[in-house]
Amino acid sequence: MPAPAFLHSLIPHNAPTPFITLTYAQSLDAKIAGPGRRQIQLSGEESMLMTHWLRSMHEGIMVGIGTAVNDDPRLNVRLLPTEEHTNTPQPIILDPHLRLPPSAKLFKTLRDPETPHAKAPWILCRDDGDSLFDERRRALESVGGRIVPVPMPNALSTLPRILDELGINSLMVEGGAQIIHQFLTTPTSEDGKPLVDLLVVTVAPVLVPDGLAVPGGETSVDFEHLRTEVMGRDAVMIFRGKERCKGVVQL
Ligand SMILES: NC(=O)C1=CN([C@@H]2O[C@H](COP(=O)(O)OP(=O)(O)OC[C@H]3O[C@@H](n4cnc5c(N)ncnc54)[C@H](OP(=O)(O)O)[C@@H]3O)[C@@H](O)[C@H]2O)C=CC1
Ligand SMILES: Nc1nc(O)c(N)c(N[C@@H]2O[C@H](COP(=O)(O)O)[C@@H](O)[C@H]2O)n1
Repeated sequence: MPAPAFLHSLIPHNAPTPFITLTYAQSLDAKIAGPGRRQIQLSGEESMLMTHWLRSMHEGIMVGIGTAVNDDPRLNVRLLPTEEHTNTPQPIILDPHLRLPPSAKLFKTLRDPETPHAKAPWILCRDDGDSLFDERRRALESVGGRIVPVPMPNALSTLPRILDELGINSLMVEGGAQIIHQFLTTPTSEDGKPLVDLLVVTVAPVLVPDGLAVPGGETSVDFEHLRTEVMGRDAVMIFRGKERCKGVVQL
């Protein structure tokens, strides 16, 4: 099945760089995980496939270390027919204290013949780590990880510059709760530009009592609704960041 047509115009060639897409799936009662942070499948088959197409349209894909430890994700595009997609995004983990275990699936996929295009994760960590860091760093490097020390806190406001330095022109941010909250409430990068260019939220028609919600707070990004697409049983809502993408991202 080819990519849904509406996805093609979401990241146009003249889009600002680095272009940042924030995306996640939530239940009708705004939960992104089950009780005790348990990972749950919220997206149905159609919207999950759409998410993989969206992944393939970005140069990088990022999650916070809470998600990497809790969900042990692969962050690849394995649902897409190999002959139809051309790009596997670069996995990037925001991991200040190098908590990512060397046994993570992100490393196992590097040795799996079924995922020949897997890319070794880049791990953004504090640039002022102690000697314990050296040990963790060596362990992660020995399984293929690339350690990228960055100034923290304020990692989010400096992210566009860091991505620029790393040569990543487009980034899909998938979560989790803390990271989504910060992207929605951190108004600008250090150059005063809004952080999020595109917001894609899959809403699944289920309730998750006692589940994990994204922490509340004023959303400071000025979003404009572009389109809502019904995919199977889910509604996929697409917004553009008003300031940076006005006249650029159109549907
Ligand atoms: N439904 C969906 O679409 C998704 C759901 N999820 C769910 O989300 C949950 C995980 O969320 P959560 O536990 O909040 O974890 P996150 O993935 O949001 O990671 C949080 C961690 O990231 C680090 N961090 C946070 N902010 C910053 C920053 N500004 N700069 C640098 N590092 C930072 C901290 O690490 P440290 O503590 O080491 O300092 C923090 O503990 C899981 O239950 C998962 O299933 C996740 C993704 C998508
Ligand atoms: N789009 C979407 N729908 C859901 O129902 C989800 N639970 C998630 N979760 C995100 O996907 C990651 C798992 O990735 P892999 O399948 O292992 O590649 C998970 O960590 C969340 O970021 N997303």
